[in-house]
Amino acid sequence: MSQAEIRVAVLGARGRMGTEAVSAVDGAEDMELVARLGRSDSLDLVRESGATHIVDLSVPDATEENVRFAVEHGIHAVVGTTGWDDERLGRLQALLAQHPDTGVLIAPNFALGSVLATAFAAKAARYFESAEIIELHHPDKVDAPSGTAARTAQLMGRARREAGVAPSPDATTQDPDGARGATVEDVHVHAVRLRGLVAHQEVLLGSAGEQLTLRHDSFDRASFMPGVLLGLRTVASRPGLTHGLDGYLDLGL
Ligand SMILES: NC(=O)C1=CN([C@@H]2O[C@H](COP(=O)(O)OP(=O)(O)OC[C@H]3O[C@@H](n4cnc5c(N)ncnc54)[C@H](O)[C@@H]3O)[C@@H](O)[C@H]2O)C=CC1
Ligand SMILES: O=C(O)C1=N[C@H](C(=O)O)C[C@H](O)C1
Repeated sequence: MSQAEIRVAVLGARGRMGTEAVSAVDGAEDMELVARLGRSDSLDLVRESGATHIVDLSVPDATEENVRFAVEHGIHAVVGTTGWDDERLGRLQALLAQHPDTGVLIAPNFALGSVLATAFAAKAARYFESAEIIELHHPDKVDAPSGTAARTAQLMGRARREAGVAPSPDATTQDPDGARGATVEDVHVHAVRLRGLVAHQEVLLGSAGEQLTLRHDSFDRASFMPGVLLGLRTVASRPGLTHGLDGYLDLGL
């Protein structure tokens, strides 16, 4: 049997997303699952397995080291793990400059509906006086706000600033318990953690007398798998850093 061109090591393979990704890669005819790594496995297993690609679905504390290892060994990386702030992205870009044939996709969300909702929100943000985000997740999530909400707020805030739109009006002067939530690029972000939820987000845009709500729901982690597979099939042909699955889609926005 000839070897598949896409030989995949899954990092975080025993987690909620990792388990799902292992099944998705295993079921893809053009891919071979060559390694499954957990918290206590050595990254050397990735190299020894002959992996051409990693999928990182681990934890924010581990993801940068995992991706650095892959890039240093010329292995393409598809990354769903959160925690990629500007500082980390900057270090990754500097590393990729030394490995110009290697591709990395940092995808805050692999679900197509979520990618579209974020793109629509970024497009719409400049046209409304007020803009806020509510993200809602399962209570086992370790980070808040979610990576998707942080990225959505960043893109919305940037678009509003570039268009010369003032921050959302807010007369609050008394908020000892932080009820107004986090502020990312001048956009307030509220995080709900509730048993029964998977991953959900609402972007609220308001002006006098009207509201636009953009809501996306992932009811099942199966929603993320087409994006993971698209990332794996595309990343080698896109050397350097791509931030967001929209970089691989022709959204025409
Ligand atoms: N981009 C996307 O579409 C999505 C991203 N996520 C993100 O993916 C990450 C994982 O989420 P879940 O699967 O829900 O978490 P989880 O806690 O179920 O799984 C994480 C797994 O990583 C393992 N791990 C810890 N350190 C590791 C290391 N150094 N190397 C390899 N594995 C290690 C843990 O033991 C655990 O099994 C989170 O950052 C989450 O926000 C989750 C869902 C969708
Ligand atoms: O931890 C999760 O579950 C999710 N994490 C990602 C995030 O933080 O945005 C993607 C999705 O929201 C699910």
